Amino acid sequence: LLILKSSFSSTKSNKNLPPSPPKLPLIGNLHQLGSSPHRALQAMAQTYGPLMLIHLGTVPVLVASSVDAAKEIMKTHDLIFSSRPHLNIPDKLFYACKDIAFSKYGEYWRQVKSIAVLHLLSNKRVQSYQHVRDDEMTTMMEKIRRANGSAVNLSELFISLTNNVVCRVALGKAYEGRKFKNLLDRFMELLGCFSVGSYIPSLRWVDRLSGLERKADKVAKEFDEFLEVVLDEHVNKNDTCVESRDLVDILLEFQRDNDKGFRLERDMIKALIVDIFSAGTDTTFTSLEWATCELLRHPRAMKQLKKEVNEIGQGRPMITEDDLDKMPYLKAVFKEGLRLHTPLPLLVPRESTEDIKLHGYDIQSGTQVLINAWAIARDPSVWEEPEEFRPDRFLNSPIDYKGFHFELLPFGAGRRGCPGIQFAMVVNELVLANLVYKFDLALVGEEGMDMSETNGITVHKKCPIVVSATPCS
Ligand code: HEM
Repeated sequence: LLILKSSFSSTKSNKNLPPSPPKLPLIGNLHQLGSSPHRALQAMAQTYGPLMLIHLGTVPVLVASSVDAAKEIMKTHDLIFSSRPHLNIPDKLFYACKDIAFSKYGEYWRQVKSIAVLHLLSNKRVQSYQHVRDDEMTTMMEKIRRANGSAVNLSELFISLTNNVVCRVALGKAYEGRKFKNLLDRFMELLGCFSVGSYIPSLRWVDRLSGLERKADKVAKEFDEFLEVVLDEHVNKNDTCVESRDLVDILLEFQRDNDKGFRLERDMIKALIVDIFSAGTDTTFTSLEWATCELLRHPRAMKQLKKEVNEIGQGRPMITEDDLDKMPYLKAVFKEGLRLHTPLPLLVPRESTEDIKLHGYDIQSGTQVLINAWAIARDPSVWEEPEEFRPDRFLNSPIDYKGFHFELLPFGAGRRGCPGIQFAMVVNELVLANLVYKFDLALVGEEGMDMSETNGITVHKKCPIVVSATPCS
């Protein structure tokens, strides 16, 4: 009883901590997160405010749920909040967090992030893979055309397209076999799993007993064997054509040149490639799927987009990447899709590296931080009719998703912001523009669209989008 009493009573320290919901011994507030943590945290913030301190197991977690709170963390004090917490499963999957997304803030992260920003994902590099996107988009359109008006599973086609684009850009060829797809699925599932040991270190044995750690070791080993073969093939290949270089070639070249005083070890290269897969495929396909789904539910928006693509396409066989910048409504559709269906609703957890005062509250060094970007994007004090899909709201608005407008944060912001925005959005825009340009789509076999979400780090649509597609005359 004494232990319980001390857990429920507020802290005795003279620190001014943010408001906290009552917690249980050992598990803290874990039991309150349910299957949809972003929704549960949004509801809690209505009682405890936009900056609240919860406890996941024994770990203190600061949750930000307003534009101001997010801005304080990701802009004003970005440096102090630029680290990542240590999490057991990513540690196994990303070569002891030698990747970008999960590595702690410091010199190593700075070096690998700058390799990604300047060499792997720069605008110029992304443009150089236009032929890959064109190929995959054309193949997908052809598959839809061949279905000849019968039911087509668009979600499956989107997954396969994004996987192929990422594989070809990163590894030089598509790996379409069931085995590779299954490996990627298991990898993503593990990333979304809750590891007890990460939040209650004394109960790490639960992860061993439940088989979670064994599963993570197995997937990490299988991915490593796959990447070893890929690296060997790249080291031994004779083709030195600059145009056909993929991301593995570029990383190996970087390793060979090594004139910047930073040695890129083999494990680091593998960790960076795993990052591109895990950060790049699921998120990209999810945002394409949700935008398409909302268009299918909103015929007026679909009609307006069709009008725009037809005006730009003018009867040419397809919409090209050069056309995309002339399509404000297409861009507005994606912004609105990302607003309502933020693929990573809580972004990627951060960790503070110094004691700091935030909105008058004392935040201790080592506090984990979650930004509820999903809740901010539906905040009625910021957005008019926030639950409605209304792309027009972006037509005369400067708000963008690149990390400068804290009301719309699907890619995060600041030092830790996503370096893959261009990579993801050009493929998404190209596919959706052509889909709408070439076909009239109608939902198959459903009264209305099922909007249920999956649980996990990325929030997908639970049921696939199945349509019949009639070629436009
Ligand atoms: C629609 C697609 C995507 C979404 C919604 C998305 C979202 C995000 C978010 C929310 C973060 C964390 C930001 C933060 O902590 O402030 C992130 C980080 C990251 N993303 Fe993306 N991403 C997408 C596509 C991509 C692609 C295509 C790639 C690479 C090919 C990529 C690579 C990364 C990497 C490496 C990081 C870690 C950055 C760091 O920790 O410094 N992402 N992304």
